[in-house]
Amino acid sequence: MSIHLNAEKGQIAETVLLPGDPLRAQHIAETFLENPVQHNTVRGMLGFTGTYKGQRVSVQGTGMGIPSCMIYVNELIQDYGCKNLIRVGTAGSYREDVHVRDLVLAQAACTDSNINRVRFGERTFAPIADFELLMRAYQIARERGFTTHVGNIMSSDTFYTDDRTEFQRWADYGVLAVEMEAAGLYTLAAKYGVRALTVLTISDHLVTHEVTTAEERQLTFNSMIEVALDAALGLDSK
Ligand SMILES: O=P(O)(O)O[C@H]1O[C@H](CO)[C@@H](O)[C@H]1O
Ligand SMILES: O=c1cc[nH]c(=O)[nH]1
Repeated sequence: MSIHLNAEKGQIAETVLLPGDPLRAQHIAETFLENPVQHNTVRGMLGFTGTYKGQRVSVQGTGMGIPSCMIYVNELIQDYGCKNLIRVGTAGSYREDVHVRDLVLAQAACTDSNINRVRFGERTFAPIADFELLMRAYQIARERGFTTHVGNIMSSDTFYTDDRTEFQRWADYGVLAVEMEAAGLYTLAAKYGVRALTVLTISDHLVTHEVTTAEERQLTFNSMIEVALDAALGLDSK
């Protein structure tokens, strides 16, 4: 057991999918995993472990935002020995050519969070995805015909911003979309030498203002789950 997870040692698999929404974790377990067993109940942050195509896989909710996500990622790595961490989340598009329901594979993540100023002072750390996971995910997404973008994203500490045009600065520099966790995940993966990737589905659009419903975000973004699960199949430990 760790402070925020009450799974037994060995109960969580080396490969873990990480949705922000704990109910999406339950949906993933019920839809994609064989014989899923709930491994966490603490704070209602649901986590399950089962098998996918014969390989043990876990799915663990992280909550919203870098601080919450980093608590779970720290404990998964340090207390449970997890090696392949794949966030499966929703994001807001910054660009007209990145549409609602498209997939985004986060090759790197900018952030307005202070997490890495605390670590690195005035120097800037560049949080990046694991190349092998990224390459596998991209190939799988392309083979299945999912509209998929690969590039930089923004991990923001704020969902509601005072300046609703501020995102344009990031879009001008090629940043595709905004979410709230990947930079923290990638930083910890670098620190502990494990693999990490963030696979996102665009749920709303900062330019066109198109949105999806909470039910759709919880229950229907299955393409990114397939991509994440298949990308991790048969991976060696790093
Ligand atoms: O759908 P999830 O994985 O929660 O991700 C996105 O949705 C939440 C905001 O609504 C933030 O956690 C953001 O990163
Ligand atoms: O963090 C997020 C997630 C989805 N949509 C947004 O606008 N922001």
